Amino acid sequence: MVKITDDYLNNKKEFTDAGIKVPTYDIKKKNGATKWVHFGGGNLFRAFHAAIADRLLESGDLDAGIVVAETHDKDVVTDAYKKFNDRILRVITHEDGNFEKELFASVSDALYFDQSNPDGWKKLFKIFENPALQLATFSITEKGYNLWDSQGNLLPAIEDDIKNGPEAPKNNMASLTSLMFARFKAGKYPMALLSTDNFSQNGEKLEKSVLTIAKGWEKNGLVPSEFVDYLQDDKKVSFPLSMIDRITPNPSETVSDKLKADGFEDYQIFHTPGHTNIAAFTNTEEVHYLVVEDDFPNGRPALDKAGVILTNRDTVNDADEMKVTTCLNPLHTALAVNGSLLGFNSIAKEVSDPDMLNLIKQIGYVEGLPVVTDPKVINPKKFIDQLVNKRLPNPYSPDMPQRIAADTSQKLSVRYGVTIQHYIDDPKRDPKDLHFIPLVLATWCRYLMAIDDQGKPFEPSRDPMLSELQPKVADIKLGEKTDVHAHLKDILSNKKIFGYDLYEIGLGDVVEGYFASQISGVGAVRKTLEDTLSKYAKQI
Ligand SMILES: NC(=O)c1ccc[n+]([C@@H]2O[C@H](COP(=O)([O-])OP(=O)(O)OC[C@H]3O[C@@H](n4cnc5c(N)ncnc54)[C@H](O)[C@@H]3O)[C@@H](O)[C@H]2O)c1
Ligand SMILES: O=P(O)(O)OC[C@@H](O)[C@@H](O)[C@H](O)[C@H](O)CO
Repeated sequence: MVKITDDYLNNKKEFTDAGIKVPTYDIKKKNGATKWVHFGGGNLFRAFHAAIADRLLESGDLDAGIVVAETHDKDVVTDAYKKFNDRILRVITHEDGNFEKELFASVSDALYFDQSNPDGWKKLFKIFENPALQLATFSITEKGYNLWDSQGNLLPAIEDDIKNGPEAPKNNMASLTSLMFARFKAGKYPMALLSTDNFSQNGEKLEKSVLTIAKGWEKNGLVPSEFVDYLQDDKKVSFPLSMIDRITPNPSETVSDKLKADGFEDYQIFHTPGHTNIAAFTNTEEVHYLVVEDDFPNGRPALDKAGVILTNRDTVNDADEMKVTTCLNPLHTALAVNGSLLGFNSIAKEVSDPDMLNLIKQIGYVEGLPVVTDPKVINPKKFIDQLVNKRLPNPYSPDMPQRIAADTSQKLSVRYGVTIQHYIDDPKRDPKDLHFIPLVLATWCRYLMAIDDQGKPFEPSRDPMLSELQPKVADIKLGEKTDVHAHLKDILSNKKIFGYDLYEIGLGDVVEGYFASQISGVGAVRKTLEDTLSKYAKQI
């Protein structure tokens, strides 16, 4: 059996016998100053960013590895990095059943960045004080950027951080701002802060969070106004937009079993107390896109040589809108909530169900595609074709509706709100022309009941708003007479969730109607879907 920590340079055969491709570089000899820090060393980073760095280390375009900083889950550092000498085994699960295995040694260090870990804390400050640093990338989930509660007030922990200043931050955005303050003090060195999380204008959101903290500190006399100027000076600090796409499921038992059978010893999967699912390996798909605004004030690695599309801000924004708000993620969320209610635990199986496939095609081709701006760098129609014909049906992709359903309350305004806005803005359209998007919004409300379509309880995926929202629908019983409006009005009018008060744009009643039908008895979620498809579905 080969271990991930074995010497891949001198004992390459051990790895190739297990079907694993290995690097030709020794990361210890790539000892230039750190150019690239990544926050959030979860599965997407391990499958995608680490691969980009690997290619550039191989080609000689990068002379130092990435330093991974975890601000949220310290067990990720111990269980997925340190235990394995920071190496990663990436498995691409091709649709013909080939599992392509490759070892990456492109992470030079991983650390828990929190005041409770003084070593990691000091190390990262040193890196940020070094002029060589060019970029920090982020994949920390949507909620990792958030500073506000559902009423738009700053969270108490953020208020504390703003009161306490750059010396003792606790929240990750405040800690990042503190790192930037250290960089400012060291010499006002430039760099890019690049969000690669899944939401529209991700760079703007990162900028807003950092600036909110910095301005709070300035107001309290804890930092000079020049620090805020530095963060707002395009030539010093940039917050590029990005669109990232690679379906990267949590590490799966099927892949783990296959690795074990192939002679790879580190096949175990860890479920950390902080709820990250991680392993020495990561499983992902072959298709991938990363489109990045080319705005790096301190230069950048040759990302283009590793397949990254570098372009202008508008093009990235269009590509991101195309993927996140129209052609992929809305379809994903539709599969997530329906799949959880209808008893699916595999996306590939779910899309083999003709109703489910038809539902996502209606959302993608019929409701979304006509209002999407063509980003030109990727053709939107071909993108949906590839998604529904190749990516989602891949029987070897271990993706699950339950993974995608996590944090749905944080995603709805992005995944559906932008399309709804196009229907509001266009005088020839009306949000009431939409049928399948409101059906999904109703299905999410039905999902909050945590009772599946067979009337059995299920455990919803983690979501920061569950405790606030579930009590609103908790007393509804399938098949019993219910005042739907009384139950849903607070949810459907919450602008933080949908981006709108759905009643104000004429969709509140439509969603209520679908929901009333979905709670009319056992099997009513499926029946409502079938009825809606037979009434409104267009031929594709
Ligand atoms: N997995 C995919 O298919 C995929 C594809 C494109 C984009 N993304 C984006 O990447 C993000 C991460 O996906 P993943 O597959 O790596 O997930 P993951 O669960 O494997 O890892 C999540 C990472 O985010 C960190 N994190 C979680 N909550 C946080 C918080 N509140 N503050 C700071 N850090 C936090 C975790 O510690 C971990 O490092 C997604 O939320 C999405 O925005 C994922
Ligand atoms: O990662 P999230 O939680 O924002 O969303 C779940 C999935 O929709 C997402 O991870 C997709 O797999 C990804 O956007 C594909 O590129």
